[in-house]
Amino acid sequence: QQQVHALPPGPKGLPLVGSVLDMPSEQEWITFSKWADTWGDICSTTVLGQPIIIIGSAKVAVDLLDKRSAIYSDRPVCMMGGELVGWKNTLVLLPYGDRFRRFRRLFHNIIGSRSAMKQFFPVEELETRRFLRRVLAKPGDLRKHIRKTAGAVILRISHGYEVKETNDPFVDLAEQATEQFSLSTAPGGFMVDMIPALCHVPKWFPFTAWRRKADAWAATLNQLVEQPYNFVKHQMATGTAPISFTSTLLEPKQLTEEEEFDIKWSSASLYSAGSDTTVSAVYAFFLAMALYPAVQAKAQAEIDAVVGNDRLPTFADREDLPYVDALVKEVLRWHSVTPTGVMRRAMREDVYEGYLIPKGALILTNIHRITHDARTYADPTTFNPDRFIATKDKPAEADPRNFCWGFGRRICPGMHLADASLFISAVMTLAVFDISKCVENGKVIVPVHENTTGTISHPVSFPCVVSPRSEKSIHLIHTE
Ligand code: HEM
Repeated sequence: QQQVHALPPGPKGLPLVGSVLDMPSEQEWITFSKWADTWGDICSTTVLGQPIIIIGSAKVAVDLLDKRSAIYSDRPVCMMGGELVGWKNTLVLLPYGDRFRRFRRLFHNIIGSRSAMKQFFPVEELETRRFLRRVLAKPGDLRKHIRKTAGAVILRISHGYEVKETNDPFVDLAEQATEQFSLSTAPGGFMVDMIPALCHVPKWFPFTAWRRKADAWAATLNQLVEQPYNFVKHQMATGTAPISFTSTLLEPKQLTEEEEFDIKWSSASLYSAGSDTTVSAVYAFFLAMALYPAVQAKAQAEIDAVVGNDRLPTFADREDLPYVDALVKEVLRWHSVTPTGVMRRAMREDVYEGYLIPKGALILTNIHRITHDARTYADPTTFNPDRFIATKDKPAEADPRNFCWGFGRRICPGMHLADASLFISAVMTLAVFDISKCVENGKVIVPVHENTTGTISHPVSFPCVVSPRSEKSIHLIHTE
């Protein structure tokens, strides 16, 4: 006789509508962590008949998303962000299938390994030196400078485009589009994701401002795809295109419509997924340094001892800087850039530890819980890079890079790029700047570490002071 399995435990909600009222619309990972504390590392809920499975530990994530990747590598149809705005054609929302595999291959060839990334180290170093100069000139615009640098690195790699010093149109466009991506794909953000039939409601109907928003956001995305692509084509026609992801793929032959589509959207995928995520991580680095001056001093002492004060650090120094390396890991653990990952969809029915996971179930991974799990990390809310340095009394704690990029076949393809960008930003900044808390009217303002809501989550804006460490630092920033 066939055994009947039940869904994993979780809040049951109301008849018919299920947990519609329990579903958090803000900082959902906090509610999901509370559910996991009550119900366990795999729990579930049902919203309007749609089962949602929430993974709350690394073990369950690896068991399902990695070891059973043939079942769990699809993305759900996302009505607002995917269908109406159009993000479904970028890698992050592509359904599992041939186009997905082609895009992954293109990504892999260009930035898919540490060694492939090396070709972009000079670009990363050059753009980070420019970042130091901008911060020195206008430290109050820190966040703007971080965004410009992330955009500059990715645009060089994706389209061979060198950003303008002020008001760069592509950086501004990427900022708008990625913010709209985050809002339009956040779980629970729009009713149409729960009731897809709403997309047939005419646009003139009352209460359909969201529909007009979708049209406006689709126009932004279209510009993001077309404009940098046309820039490369124009440069190639005039023989002035530098090597980039797009120019390399456009090079060889007459392209079919499908090939052209793949190139356009895969390079836009790189550029749209790569900028906002890096901004969040680098901004979190500054927050951690303002909050933890002893960590900052220890990292600076290591850099001074290994690199000295006569030059800026480079990627070549990384292996001699174990504490800075640990600090990079700790930023990725402490601040969740993608607290609930990116949703998956079960491609067929499955049973895990006696629980039913129905075909079509949505799967969420609470990455924030995994990287703040007290079973893996001692005192998890404290920023402490030493946790990753083994001593004779205790082994190093788990590398968060095993978790923060997601799992299995859809693991973040930009992880080596993100890791490199964070390292070079942190090490060059620490070499020449001190980061400290603001003092206003004699009172020290202690920043708070809070995450914004959205698929890509940023530290909530905070004040801090960034000042050069010495005259020599100023000289280095200007001359290197
Ligand atoms: C600190 C920075 C970053 C973090 C924490 C991060 C994290 C993630 C996570 C958790 C996923 C979902 C994986 C899954 O479903 O299991 C993802 C997907 C993705 N990431 Fe990243 N990412 C970062 C930076 C980047 C960068 C720099 C790029 C591009 C250059 C990038 C490109 C992508 C793309 C295209 C996907 C979708 C992959 C797919 O659906 O197959 N990411 N990332």
